[in-house]
This record gives sequence, structure tokens and C-alpha cells, in this order.
Amino acid sequence: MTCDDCSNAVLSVRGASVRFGDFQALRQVFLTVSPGERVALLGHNGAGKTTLFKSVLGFLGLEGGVIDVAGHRPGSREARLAVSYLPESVAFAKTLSGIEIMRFFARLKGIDPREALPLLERVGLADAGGRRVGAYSKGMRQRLGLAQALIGKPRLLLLDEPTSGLDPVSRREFYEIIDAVSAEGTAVLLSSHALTEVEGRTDRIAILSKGRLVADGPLPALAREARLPITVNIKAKEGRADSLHSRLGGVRANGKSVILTCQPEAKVDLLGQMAALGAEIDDFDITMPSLDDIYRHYSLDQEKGAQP
Ligand SMILES: Nc1ncnc2c1ncn2[C@@H]1O[C@H](COP(=O)(O)OP(=O)(O)OP(=O)(O)O)[C@@H](O)[C@H]1O
Repeated sequence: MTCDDCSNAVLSVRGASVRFGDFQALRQVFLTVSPGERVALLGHNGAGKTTLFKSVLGFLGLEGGVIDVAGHRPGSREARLAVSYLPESVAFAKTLSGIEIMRFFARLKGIDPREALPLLERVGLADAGGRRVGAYSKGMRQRLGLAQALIGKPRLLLLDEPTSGLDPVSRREFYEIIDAVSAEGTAVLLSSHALTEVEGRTDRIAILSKGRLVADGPLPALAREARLPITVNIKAKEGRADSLHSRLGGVRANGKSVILTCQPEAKVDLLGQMAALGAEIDDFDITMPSLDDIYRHYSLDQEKGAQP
């Protein structure tokens, strides 16, 4: 990937490599995130998502490549002011209240605590702000974590699997807050294991596999590029399955059906052939590649061709 739009990017990762001893955790990763953009970083366990976050935060040094956060080196004062991080397992002092936690983090960031407290309302914790965090549910702790990350209006928000362990309603509400924050111009990079969860909630998908960035683009473009086959399940009229099978090919199933697969661009031709055999067909279903198929294609299949 080139970096034509890096000048506008809040996050610009160019050829970043990270090594732990003999282990190569990131391999020449290129990634940009622009203001207001929501990018999902997907990958299996150990793919390198947290390593990339830690590199952006300046906690890890690079073996090679360059990272800029709002035009500054990770870990510099300017970069630290521009970026906020919500770790996967957020832990707060259980005896403190939500309000006390927010005051504490505001002071750490050099922000007037009074500016931070309205964020509790933004994440739906206004009524619970005076309660001990030890009595919060997992969803409430995640919301508090997000409120803490939003202190000081960061230009870049890094969220490491922010919705793991949340129920579907809490997830939806969490993403609604992310939507609102990104609409105000904050760039969001969030990691997840699930393509289905981030579909429709992010503008771009980036997939890491064994430290390599193997896909980066809007989901429809990735689906097109993957060229995964479409499956057509044709139910034959009584006694016509053999005839359909011999003329269309494919695989016989349960005595009555013929299953065909074709590339997306061959779909119209196949439908034409089926129309000519309409008298022998009782019904049919077309199944497009699922989101999980697309994710598997990039995260697993491309590994096979990768260099060790
Ligand atoms: N400090 C470290 N020393 C040695 N190896 C490490 C260190 N930190 C991470 N790794 C290794 O680097 C690889 C990437 O780890 P990382 O935590 O970035 O993965 P991840 O994609 O965030 O995984 P998960 O989804 O499980 O959180 C893993 O194989 C991990 O064991």
C-alpha cells in the first residue's frame, strides 16, 4: 500500500515491524486512519493486534518502519495528548466511585476534572457515577473505560476488543457512542475477533494474520476482491435430479437436489442455464459468501502463501 493520504491521517503506520527475540510479531505493517474514520482491526489470537496498539502508544519500539500519531512519534508528549487507549481488560480501583475514577484520570491527563465528569452522562453512567466501581457490571466498567478514554477529546481512540463479554444491547449502545465520537472527528481504531460484529459499524476493515496486514479496505471491496464462490442449491422436480445433474454438473444431495458453485461473474450465465431447464426445477436458493467466509479467506487462506 502506498501512503498518498498520510498527510491527512491521524495515524500513519508505514512498514512497522516488531520483534520479540526470535519471534516476529509485526511484519512491515502499513495502515492509516483519518479523522472521523472508524477502522476495525481483525485477527485471530496472537495475530499482532495488541502489539500494534502498544507500538502506536509508544510502549514498544519498532524493529523497522515508522509510526506517526497526529504527525508525532509514538510516546512523545504531543502523541500522548492525541491518543487514548481502552485496553481489553480494563481494571479500576474497586473502592472508588465512577466520579472519583474520572477525576483521577483527568488529573493524570492534565485536564480540569470538571470537564471530564459530563462524559459519564455521555456513556450512560450519570446515575451510577457516585457508586463504587466494584459494584458495576462488566458493561458499566467498559462504559467507564470508554469515558476515561474520551477525557481530553483524543484525536485517535484505540479500543482493544472493547465489546468482548458485553451482551448484544450493551454492544449496540457502545457502538452508538463510538459513532457519535467519530462523527465529531475522532479517528477510531478498534480490534475485534468478529467480522459480523463490526460490519456496518466501521468504515474499513484491516485484517492482521501472523503479524502481516493481509487485507485493508471497505467490506464490499474486500468481498469482491476475495472472489469467493456463490452456492446455488437446486431442488429438482420428482425424478428429474439425475437429468439436472448431468446437464448442469455440480454435486447431488439428499436424492432431490443438485448443488452448484460458481464465481460471482458466472452467476448470470448459470441462471440462464437454469431458466432453460425450468421445467425440471422445483425451487432453488442462492447463498452468497458469509462474512465469516470472507474473514477466513483473508486470515487463513493467505497465511498458506505467506513466507515464514
Ligand atoms: N512481550 C512479549 N514477548 C514475547 N512475545 C510477545 C510479547 N507480547 C506479545 N507477544 C507475542 O506476539 C504475538 C502477538 O501478540 P498480540 O498480543 O499482539 O496478539 P493479539 O492479536 O492482540 O491477540 P489476542 O486476540 O489474543 O489479544 C503473540 O504470539 C504473542 O505471544
